Amino acid sequence: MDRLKNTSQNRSFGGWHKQYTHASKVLGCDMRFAIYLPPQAATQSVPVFYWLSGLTCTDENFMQKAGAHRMAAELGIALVAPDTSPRGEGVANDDAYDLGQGAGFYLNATQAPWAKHYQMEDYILKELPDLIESAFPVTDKRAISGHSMGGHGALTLALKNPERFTSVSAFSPIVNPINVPWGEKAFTAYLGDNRETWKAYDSCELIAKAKVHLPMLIDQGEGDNFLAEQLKPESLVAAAKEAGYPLELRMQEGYDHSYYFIASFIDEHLKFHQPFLMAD
Ligand SMILES: N[C@@H](CCC(=O)N[C@@H](CSC=O)C(=O)NCC(=O)O)C(=O)O
Repeated sequence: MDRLKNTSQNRSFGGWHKQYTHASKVLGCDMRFAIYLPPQAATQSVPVFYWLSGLTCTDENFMQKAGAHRMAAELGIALVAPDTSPRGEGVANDDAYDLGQGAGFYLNATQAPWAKHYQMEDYILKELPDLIESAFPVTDKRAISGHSMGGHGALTLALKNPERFTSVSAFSPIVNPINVPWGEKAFTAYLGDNRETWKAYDSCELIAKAKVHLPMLIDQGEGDNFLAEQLKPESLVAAAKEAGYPLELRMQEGYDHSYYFIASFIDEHLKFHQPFLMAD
């Protein structure tokens, strides 16, 4: 517990929203995350829904804008929202919004100057859950979800590590980063010029090889201004169909890329995950 420092707490729907900082060994910097503990956590261990946010976000975007606390309290699910990259003065950065701090892409960078701190895959997969499960009244049942860059993170982590998660969902995910501008820019910087190495972080590539099928739900707004150039969910649907991987993609008329979209459907995502999180 002494590794964790509580920096804020607010009562919410009978439970608690809290922010913490801790020294991350994996990332080599101080990190902040937020946790929502539902009322049930006062008397029993509850399962955890991990939320990975998109470009430019911190732990606060989801906790403040998604409106997820009410349903998490009703269902007895803890919410954990990490930051989207390593942070700090000594951490490499870029002036652009889609590279560097706030844009970690949930991968382990191999290239200088990024590799020293940008090890978000290991952080999200192991260091953070270990910390959460040792410090809070939670079980080791984990669902994962996210938005845009975070949807990419949720899908790739779950596809590569199905034993770690009960289920996966995403809002407007970047499903084929190796073939879209956001991904090409970030992967060139973090992983280098060899495009073969990029495939380890591409949902379309990973779903084709997946041996274990997790319950998977994706919501995508039809009015999303990033849909045609950056997101291309039809590529994942085609790869899933080819591989026989069951995937539900729901195209939602008129919705854009914002947290208004996420807030509109987050309850359905929590209800989607709940039976898998609660199963023995
Ligand atoms: N140019 C914009 C882009 C930032 C943006 O739209 N970020 C999204 C995620 S996009 C994919 O990962 C987001 O969630 N923003 C935070 C929010 O609270 O809406 C810009 O720099 O604003």
